[in-house]
Amino acid sequence: MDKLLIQGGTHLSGEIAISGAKNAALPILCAALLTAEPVTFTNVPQLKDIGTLLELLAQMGVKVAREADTVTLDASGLNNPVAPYEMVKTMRASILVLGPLVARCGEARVSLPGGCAIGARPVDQHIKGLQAMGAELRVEHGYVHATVSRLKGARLFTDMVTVTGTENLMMAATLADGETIIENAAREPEIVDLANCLVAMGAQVSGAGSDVIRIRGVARLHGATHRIMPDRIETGTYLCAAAASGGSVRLTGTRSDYLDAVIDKLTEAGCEVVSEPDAIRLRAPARLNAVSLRTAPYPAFPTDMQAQFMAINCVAKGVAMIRETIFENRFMHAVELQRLGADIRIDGNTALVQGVDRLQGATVMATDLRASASLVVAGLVAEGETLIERIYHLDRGYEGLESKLAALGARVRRVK
Ligand SMILES: CC(=O)N[C@H]1[C@@H](OP(=O)(O)OP(=O)(O)OC[C@H]2O[C@@H](n3ccc(=O)[nH]c3=O)[C@H](O)[C@@H]2O)O[C@H](CO)[C@@H](O)[C@@H]1O
Ligand SMILES: C=C(OP(=O)(O)O)C(=O)O
Repeated sequence: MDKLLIQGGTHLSGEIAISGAKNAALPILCAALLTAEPVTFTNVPQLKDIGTLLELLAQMGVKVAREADTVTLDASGLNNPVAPYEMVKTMRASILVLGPLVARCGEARVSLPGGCAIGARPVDQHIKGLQAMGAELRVEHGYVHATVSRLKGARLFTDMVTVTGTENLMMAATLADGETIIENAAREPEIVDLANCLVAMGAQVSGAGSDVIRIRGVARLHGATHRIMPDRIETGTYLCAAAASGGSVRLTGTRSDYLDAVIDKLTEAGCEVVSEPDAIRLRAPARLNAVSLRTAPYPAFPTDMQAQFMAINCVAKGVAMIRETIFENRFMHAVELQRLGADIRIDGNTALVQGVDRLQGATVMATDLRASASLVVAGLVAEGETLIERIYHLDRGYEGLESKLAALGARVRRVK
């Protein structure tokens, strides 16, 4: 199993390009299931999760053509609306095929994703919403079985703000009979990107980016071309790595307006952050100030950046209080950061981080995607060598991690 070996202590400097967003690409690729015409996507990141989704779509009968960052999907031959456990278990976002399959085929058999390191992550809201639209859904032997002749527009209200839940229901509603209103909708930029793609395919969607989304169903969608938005979490991760290392970087192909809450905290920590039309520059002070934060749905501070900020607080001046309100088990990185010498106390959903003068390299284990990213940030500032095990988590979400870090001067290499 691959590991990442980091020699800490380099101030990151230079320029790298940010990739397309994993969390936008995954739902948007699933949207191709909604039409019998080919859809072309550009700026698709080369990630393990994208490969898994493309395999899943291919076994459903979708023709997949991929060249560099361009993917064309042709779902005219869609004949097997099934997502088997073996594929779904490696990637929770596979549940995003459910809405499109029910809408287009009138049937689907999709494995329940099951729990994962960061929390239970049930999909009851996806199921409840599709039932409200007239689908028959039952869960048997770990699979959601869904049937309907044609979905009907409905007024939907989710118990909590759910990103993939909103995406699944929005996609399903595009082919429903009549109008669907999703209240308490997630407002993440990835929802807006998906809505833009659906509109390009002929869907009638309005309100994406607000908490009420209206979708007027149409008889069919058509082919389109769509460019995937930049990855705001990859962007934020490199900003954190540069900030912690006392460096100065420019990230291109990305946008700061998706990252207001993150940039606000980096500024509070003492960094100078400059936004350009398609790039972000960051210059870090010699030592950061500790910054407290609380995760919440967009536009508040993203849970997917919580671990990276815990890492920077480990070496900052002062004490930070970090409150995680989205996932019930998203502090797995704290124990590993402690192995590097961090001073962290956990009480329920709150972590108290007392900055220390230095971290020391050690062997640590990656437990989930962003936990792994936090260990990379910490390893870059730790004295000596840090060996991160189980980096397959990083391959799910960071395209070309070692080469991008190396381009910024970091001493990192993948070892067997
Ligand atoms: C592929 C993708 O886009 N993943 C992102 C998405 O995950 P994902 O869409 O899975 O996360 P949700 O927004 O659905 O989860 C929010 C909370 O709602 C709960 N919940 C959700 C649905 C449901 O039916 N029942 C239920 O109880 C979850 O357990 C969690 O506590 O949003 C998360 C929150 O920003 C991010 O961390 C993930 O990176
Ligand atoms: C939790 C994440 O992803 P997923 O929902 O795909 O597990 C993430 O991107 O941090």
